Amino acid sequence: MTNTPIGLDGIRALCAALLPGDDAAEAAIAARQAQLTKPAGSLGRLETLVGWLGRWQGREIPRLDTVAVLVFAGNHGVVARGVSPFPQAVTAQMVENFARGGAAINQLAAVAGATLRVVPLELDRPTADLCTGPAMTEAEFMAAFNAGHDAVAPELDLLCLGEMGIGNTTAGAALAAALFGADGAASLGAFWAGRGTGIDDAGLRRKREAIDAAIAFHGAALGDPLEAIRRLGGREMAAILGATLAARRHRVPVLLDGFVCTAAAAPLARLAKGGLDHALIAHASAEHGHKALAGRLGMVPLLDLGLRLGEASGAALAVPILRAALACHAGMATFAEAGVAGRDA
Ligand SMILES: Cc1cc2ncn([C@H]3O[C@H](COP(=O)(O)O)[C@@H](O)[C@H]3O)c2cc1C
Ligand SMILES: O=C(O)c1cccnc1
Repeated sequence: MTNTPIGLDGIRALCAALLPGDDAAEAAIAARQAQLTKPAGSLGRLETLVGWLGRWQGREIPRLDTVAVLVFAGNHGVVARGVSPFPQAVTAQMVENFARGGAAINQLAAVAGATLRVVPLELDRPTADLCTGPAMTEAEFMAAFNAGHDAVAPELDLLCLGEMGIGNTTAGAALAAALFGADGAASLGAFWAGRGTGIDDAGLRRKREAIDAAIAFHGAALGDPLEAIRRLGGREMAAILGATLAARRHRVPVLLDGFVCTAAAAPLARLAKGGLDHALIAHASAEHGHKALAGRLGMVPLLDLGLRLGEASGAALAVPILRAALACHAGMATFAEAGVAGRDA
């Protein structure tokens, strides 16, 4: 097992030593793509997706034999401020539903040909209210981060990440606000807050106010991306960050899910140049801030189907697209093999 980081400085040290991807594998994949019986570039993003998989797996012939979905669950003290229409108890109830196979992600993981593991993180101990103090102590943050880090099996071919936690679209929006600000907007809360599970107008106002209050309370401490997620995030978000870093160390490409999942992984992009290069945003969530967040990360989500669920649903949905890309790459004939005349022949 790769060493688990000790403390925030341990995470920083790992981020300073991230390995680059495999240029040679990606180049070999691009060279084969150029020989396949299709006009150059005509399979669009399917072509570059294979190169991305190969680059991060370190394989000229990428594989999708072992695909895992990891869903982390945590509870949020900020729920007491009326920022979600659902009660906090729904987090644990949904964890039971996942175990019985009754949630959307159970169906989508099966369609993706992926294993599903749900990791509840101290659901009976919600984080502290982020408006009036750090959501997590350093010890709490590290425990959750390392639970995520250690949940990633090194031999995976692909990892899909997701979350469950009532109130976490508020935490995600606060984290996005801390990491990326909002050029020119009067209020960070107004810029980043969305309706999550469907909060009404009064709830949306409370959510915006909570985000603005949190940013004002924590102030300059939020300049450090790890402090930002410790102070504003939740255990499931810390675990997603830990899993994303572990995946990079194990050469496992990652599919991020929607707004909350992307916000949770975002500190890695701030901690290391190219820190999220091994990750794709699988889909553009309908949650208000997600496209803005993707834009600030310089990432283009793969799908846009209007989902706003979480649970890794969008990440799992993208797996069949990757399988299709790989099937074309591996199975198509070259111009020479098929006796098809090339361009300008
Ligand atoms: C039944 C149910 C299933 C869910 N699955 C994911 N979420 C999603 O909604 C929650 C965040 O939205 P908010 O910030 O508005 O509470 C998270 O649990 C997220 O995973 C769900 C929410 C509910 C109610
Ligand atoms: O995009 C998300 O992550 C999301 C959207 C709504 C509710 N929960 C999560």
